[in-house]
Amino acid sequence: MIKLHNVGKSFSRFQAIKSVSLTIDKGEIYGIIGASGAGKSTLLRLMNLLELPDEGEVEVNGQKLTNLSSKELRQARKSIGMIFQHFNLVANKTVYENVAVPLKLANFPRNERKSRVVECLRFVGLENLIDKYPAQLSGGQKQRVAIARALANSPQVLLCDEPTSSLDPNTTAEILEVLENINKSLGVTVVIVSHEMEVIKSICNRVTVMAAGEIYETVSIEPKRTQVINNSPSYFVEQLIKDGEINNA
Ligand SMILES: Nc1ncnc2c1ncn2[C@@H]1O[C@H](COP(=O)(O)OP(=O)(O)OP(=O)(O)O)[C@@H](O)[C@H]1O
Repeated sequence: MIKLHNVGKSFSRFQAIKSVSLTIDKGEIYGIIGASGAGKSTLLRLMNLLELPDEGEVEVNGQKLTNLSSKELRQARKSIGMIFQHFNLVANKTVYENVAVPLKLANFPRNERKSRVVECLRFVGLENLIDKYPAQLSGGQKQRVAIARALANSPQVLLCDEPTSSLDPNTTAEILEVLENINKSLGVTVVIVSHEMEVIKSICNRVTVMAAGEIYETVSIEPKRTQVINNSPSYFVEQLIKDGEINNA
């Protein structure tokens, strides 16, 4: 589903990602964890070419994104949704208009847009807030709108960059449930970047631990709700071993 092959990315002379290779299978909920500055967000943004790699190949849904023209890339990106820590909603557009944006950009048939927007908002439980503006919503509601927007074009992959890092624990649990539901009922492959171990352990079936732009380790885990707080890469792995959750990936 997603394949990175020897992908590298530098900012000026700083090597943020150092020749990383990984494969994420269809239907997975895949976590990327590590300390601040480890390269997690950059790695995620390389998966839809929001960051262009200096070297290596990126393949999603059997298409080598790194070989596509910009027009072909725009088309391919329709099947890759993305959500962010700070939601990135358009402040002067209503909930409805925010979710409709990607449909307009994709030339989705005009007469089917409304029902598609409502369907997406219903999926995240927000169809009653359709005429509100982002400023009138809670953080959790804003993230639900962002998720509905990411789902509008029926993506096969959903990339989530710190999706719960601005939310309280209860709202975090609700958003994780929505993401799990998207994976289970829509069959969407979900990739989650987080620095919070408990988020990753809650729903991911596999996790890559990043450190200094490289993969420190990739392990399989049994998703379950727990609470662990620490930031060193080795600690992430030690916790998984201690809990008997590692099967070498
Ligand atoms: N556009 C950019 N220009 C310059 N340096 C960048 C850019 N984006 C990322 N970096 C640097 O690359 C490194 C990795 O950044 P990245 O955001 O991927 O890390 P991260 O693991 O997601 O960290 P955090 O958890 O703090 O978001 C950091 O040192 C960061 O400063």
